[in-house]
Amino acid sequence: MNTENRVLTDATASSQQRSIPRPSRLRPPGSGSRIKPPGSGMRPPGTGIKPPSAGERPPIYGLVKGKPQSAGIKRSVSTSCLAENRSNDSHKRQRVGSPPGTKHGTGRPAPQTRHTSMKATVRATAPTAGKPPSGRLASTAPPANMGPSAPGGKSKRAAWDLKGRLLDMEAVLNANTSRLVVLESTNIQLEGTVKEKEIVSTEISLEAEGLRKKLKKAETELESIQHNYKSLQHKFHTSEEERESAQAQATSLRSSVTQLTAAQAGISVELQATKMGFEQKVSESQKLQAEIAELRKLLAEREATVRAGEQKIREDEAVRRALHNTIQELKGNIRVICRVRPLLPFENSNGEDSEIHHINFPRGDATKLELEKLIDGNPNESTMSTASTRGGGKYQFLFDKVFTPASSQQEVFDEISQLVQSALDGYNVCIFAYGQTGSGKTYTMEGPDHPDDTSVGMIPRAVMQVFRSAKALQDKGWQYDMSASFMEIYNESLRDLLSADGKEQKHDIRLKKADNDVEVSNMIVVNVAGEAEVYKLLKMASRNRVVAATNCNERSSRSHSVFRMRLIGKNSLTDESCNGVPPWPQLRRLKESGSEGKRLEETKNINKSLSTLGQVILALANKDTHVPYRNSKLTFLLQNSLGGNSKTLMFVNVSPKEEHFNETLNSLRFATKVNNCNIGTARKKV
Ligand SMILES: Nc1ncnc2c1ncn2[C@@H]1O[C@H](COP(=O)(O)OP(=O)(O)OP(=O)(O)O)[C@@H](O)[C@H]1O
Repeated sequence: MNTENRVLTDATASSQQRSIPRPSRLRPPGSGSRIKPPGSGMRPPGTGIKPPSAGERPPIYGLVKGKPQSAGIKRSVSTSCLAENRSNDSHKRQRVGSPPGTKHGTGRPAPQTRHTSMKATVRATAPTAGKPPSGRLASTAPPANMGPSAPGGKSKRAAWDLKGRLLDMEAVLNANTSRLVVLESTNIQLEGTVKEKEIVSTEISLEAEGLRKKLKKAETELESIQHNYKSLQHKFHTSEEERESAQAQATSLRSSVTQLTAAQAGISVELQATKMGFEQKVSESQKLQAEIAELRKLLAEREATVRAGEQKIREDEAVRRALHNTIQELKGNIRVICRVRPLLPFENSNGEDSEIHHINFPRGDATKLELEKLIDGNPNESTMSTASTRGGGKYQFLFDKVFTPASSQQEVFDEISQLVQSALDGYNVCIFAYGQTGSGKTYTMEGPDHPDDTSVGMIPRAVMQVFRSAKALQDKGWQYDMSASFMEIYNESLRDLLSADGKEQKHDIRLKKADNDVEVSNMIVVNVAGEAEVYKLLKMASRNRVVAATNCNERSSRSHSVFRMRLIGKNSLTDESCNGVPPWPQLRRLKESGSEGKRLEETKNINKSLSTLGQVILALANKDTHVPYRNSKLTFLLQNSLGGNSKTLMFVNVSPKEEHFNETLNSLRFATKVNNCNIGTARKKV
């Protein structure tokens, strides 16, 4: 901007300043009063003019005080410059904000610019030559009396030129004032601009705030979206995994489906085959059902036939029993079987042959036996070689059956088994063995000490038959209750051989009048359901039996033993019943010679039993009114088995030893006596 323009601008600014009084920002520190704009009159020094800084000369206020500038100059300049000024207003404002040659942003002209500006002002207001400048503008012109130019082109006033110097200072002050005005105007404009900017800024701030809020909202939304995104991503991953899993499953299922399809095809084929098979089976089943119906019809017919057959069997059984009994009757109710035992190994160990010379068994006749007395044991010299009658050298005996030493236990049992059957049919059956000690009674009745199937005796075999027959008879409606007792007659007193503790108890024999049955008090009666149980009882009895050594036999017994087995049968079909009690005693005849003291007493008692038995049998045979049953314990015990209501079998056991000839003869004579007895007809016990 040139000097004129600046002056006009200053004037305009001064007028503006007057109309809008504004506090100056360029007030000297500590002044407190405002600097009046040009045209408003200068104030006295100290009322608003900034004092000169140190080194500067103090201004001479008195010269310009109250003197206004030349109005004419100022006005003309102002008029000519208004248009330009107005047109350049924007440029001015721009230049005021940042004039060329000024330091940017400070608002102050650079030193060089200030200097130039001052020179220009002096040029514009230069007075005519020879005339001192009037007013402030005039005073700015360099006076003629200026000294040599100051460095930089400005001539320095002479020290005495106070006025000139004052004028210079005034010019400077004016320039500064103008500048101040311009600056204040600029300041006002800038403040306006600042205000505008502040408004804009506020608007921008509000906008920014709104935008921030929007941003925040957007951020929140973004966060939410991000969260949603993450969630969706997670869901996506999950879905992806599920999809993969489903895909795997689908693959597996596809494979399963393939397999199942294959299996289904197989099953379909199988099903078809099964269906066909089933249809075939149905057809077969229908055929079978028809057959079953036919078979049922046939079965019904057969059952009727069987029932008729069973009825026939029962009738036949009754006939058989009747016939069997008739046979037994024909054979006699007392039957005698003779058995000669073999020589024992130790009995012929002296080099003798094993033949028995004094006993003959006529060939072809199993009922006869001959006893021959040999002289010194020589078979060729018999004392009774021709005699076959009583009193002769040879004694012939006839029994129901004679068994040789070679006869087996089974052969003997076959002979007595029919009698055992009679016990099942309800008859009292008494089987007893009679003979001298060591003649084989125990062997025949029970078997050896350690029996096997071939050597087992008559009692176990009879028991076996009883149980087997009883089982077979179950089909015909028979049920049997079986019980057993085993007793011993020793020195005319009874002992229970089944007593486990071996305690002696008193036993009395009673005859029950109701059924004429013999009962022994305090005797153990054991119910038996099988053969094994009976064998156990036999062993127990064997242990309890009194065994005493005699000179006749190393295992001689000094007693009679009686085994009783009671069979009570009931037929549920025919309402029949039976009650058989077969006692199987072993009766001993003892040789009295050689026995003494207690042994002699035992022998006498045993033989007394046997002689009483003979008397009883004779009485029965003679049909005596009195039968001496009660003369011995043995006959009393066998009372029911020796009467007309029972079937009796007597074994007469014979020792093969020739030295026992006399005892053998006595036994055979007694047996013959028994065999000749007719003790009446046995009646079935019902
Ligand atoms: N038929 C037989 N076969 C083989 N050995 C027999 C036969 N009979 C008896 N014995 C044997 O003869 C011996 C005497 O027999 P057992 O003991 O049976 O006579 P016992 O008459 O009972 O004598 P006791 O009256 O003294 O008791 C025994 O060793 C026995 O094994």
